[in-house]
Amino acid sequence: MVKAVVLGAAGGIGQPLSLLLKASPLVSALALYDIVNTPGVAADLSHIATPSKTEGFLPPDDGLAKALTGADVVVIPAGVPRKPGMTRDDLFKINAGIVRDLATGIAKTCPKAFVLVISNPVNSTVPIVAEVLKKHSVFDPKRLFGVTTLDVVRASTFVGEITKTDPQQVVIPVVGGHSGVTIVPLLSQSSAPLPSSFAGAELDALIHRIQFGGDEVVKAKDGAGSATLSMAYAGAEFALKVIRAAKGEKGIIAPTYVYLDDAAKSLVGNGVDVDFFSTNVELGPDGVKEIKSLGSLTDKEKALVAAAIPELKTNIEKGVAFINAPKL
Ligand SMILES: NC(=O)C1=CN([C@@H]2O[C@H](COP(=O)(O)OP(=O)(O)OC[C@H]3O[C@@H](n4cnc5c(N)ncnc54)[C@H](O)[C@@H]3O)[C@@H](O)[C@H]2O)C=CC1
Ligand SMILES: O=C([O-])CC(=O)C(=O)O
Repeated sequence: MVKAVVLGAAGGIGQPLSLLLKASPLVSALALYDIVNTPGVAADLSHIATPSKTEGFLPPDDGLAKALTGADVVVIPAGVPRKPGMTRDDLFKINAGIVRDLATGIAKTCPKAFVLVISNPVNSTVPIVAEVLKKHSVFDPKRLFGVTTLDVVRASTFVGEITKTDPQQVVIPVVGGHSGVTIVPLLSQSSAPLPSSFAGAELDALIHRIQFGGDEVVKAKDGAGSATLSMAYAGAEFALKVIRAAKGEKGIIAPTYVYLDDAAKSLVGNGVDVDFFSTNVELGPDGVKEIKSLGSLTDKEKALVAAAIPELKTNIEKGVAFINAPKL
């Protein structure tokens, strides 16, 4: 029995993500929460002939608590998306409060659920969730994940094109965070190696495309939002990995933005001294089973990791301060 909950389920990501979760036989109950439209989305999905029972909830009558009751996995794509010219950090003003309130609901109703945060800016929203859970004395760092899978999916797609390899077979760790220079693809570890001639400006352009893939979609959508369908694909892929590992499947490893204690920091190495960082993580029945080291990096990759740290620190501090700053 696995109950999955989507918070922000009526949105551009929420709807196709809910569809993919409804399509999976691994999910036995699916609760959809949003401030609008979830009864319709749930009624629509409920006609799909898969085992999960689908229900929609709105804020009145304790809808959030009802949706979250008994949750095993909570995926959060609630909040506003970017428009051209905005950074992910520009979304903080609105999304920080949305994520704080949803995290409070999780802390009160389903503190043992796995929490998967999609809402941007992920570098800050994950620390926000952690601080809320800490305030309720229910923070378990093994159960909180920032979803950076779309960066991994993009890296696989772009490298698959270059190496003429099936992109589904291309495995590339993308580490760091989820915005611009904090996104660090470890291309030297690609399962489909780039040709040795692929260097200099060509390599720089590929790294830039992975780091700023989100901007490509924001620009193409021209004011109508950011990536939704590819994010739903990536979010479902990661959520189903968490569920498969929870059910006992072994050897599932994926990059995800997680809390690092001091031991994990020294394991990750390479000067990573931030409290949250995306790195390869082995998933297990209780969530994070083992945080993996970054492995051996090229000089270029070391420089990219170093360049990611200052922005990550600022983003993390901003999230932590949002919850802990004294109210005036
Ligand atoms: N982690 C990642 O890789 C990615 C993250 N994102 C982020 O995901 C978020 C959602 O993006 P879209 O689905 O395109 O936006 P959207 O605007 O289409 O959908 C957001 C949904 O959240 C709902 N919502 C707003 N306040 C809420 C609240 N208090 N409780 C519950 N639901 C609430 C809205 O009603 C709406 O249905 C954005 O912050 C976006 O930047 C987008 C793409 C990739
Ligand atoms: O670019 C955005 O704002 C949405 C996002 O996080 C992505 O597509 O990676």
